[in-house]
Amino acid sequence: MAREQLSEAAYAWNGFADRQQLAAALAGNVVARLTKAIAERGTALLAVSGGTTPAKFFAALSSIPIAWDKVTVTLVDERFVPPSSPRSNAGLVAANLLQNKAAAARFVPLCHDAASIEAAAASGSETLKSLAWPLDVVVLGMGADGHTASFFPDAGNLTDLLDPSSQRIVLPVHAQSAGEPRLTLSMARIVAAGFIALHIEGEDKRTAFDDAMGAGVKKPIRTVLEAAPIPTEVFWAP
Ligand SMILES: O=C(O)[C@H](O)[C@@H](O)[C@H](O)[C@H](O)COP(=O)(O)O
Repeated sequence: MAREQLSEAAYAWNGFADRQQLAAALAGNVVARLTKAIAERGTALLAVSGGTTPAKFFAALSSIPIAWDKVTVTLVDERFVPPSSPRSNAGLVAANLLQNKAAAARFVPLCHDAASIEAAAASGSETLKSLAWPLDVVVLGMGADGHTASFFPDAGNLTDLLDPSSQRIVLPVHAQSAGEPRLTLSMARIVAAGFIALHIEGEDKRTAFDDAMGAGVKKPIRTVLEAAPIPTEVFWAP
């Protein structure tokens, strides 16, 4: 019921019986968009999220034969940790997505060796500036607190992170609830994507999504869905 409270234009709900079926369907949607982008402009730009949800999706996506050598993969956000850390999203992508057919893709991380998260954000922005923006595909996750990317509700610079007119590419995030300092694409870069998917699994995330779409304090995920000029495709399985 709560889902109707947000204008239907903001998102489309795609529910699946199980996580494997979701992974196959989401991978199919993503490769269709990447293939279209390659046909139209000779290249495709994909940004993916980290965390514990995407592994099955990454495995399904990595096995589909498209012109991966024309695809650039980057991250929606990253923890300020070395790539060798089990917390690293770059490590997660290397181990699960940049395998099989997708091993031919180019990967551009957000994080570089830097003395501070602010310096890392500046060098990340410098590196990503030359990519073929806008994103063709972005795949978001969501936390139970309604964060997406690293737009944590308790982030000190949340207003900057969610500024729809921001010209910034990569921003630093300090949020108690984040676990460690983060780097994130700005909301402005995310909502400009040609295809926006939100990948969530489990009853807890469905409840959290419904709550975020209902009345009450606006969570970052709702701000993103409302700021996007196109509907976000929500992919959910129990
Ligand atoms: O670096 C990260 O953690 C992600 O990019 C983040 O935005 C994630 O999508 C949500 O926190 C959900 O994480 P889970 O998939 O682990 O629930």
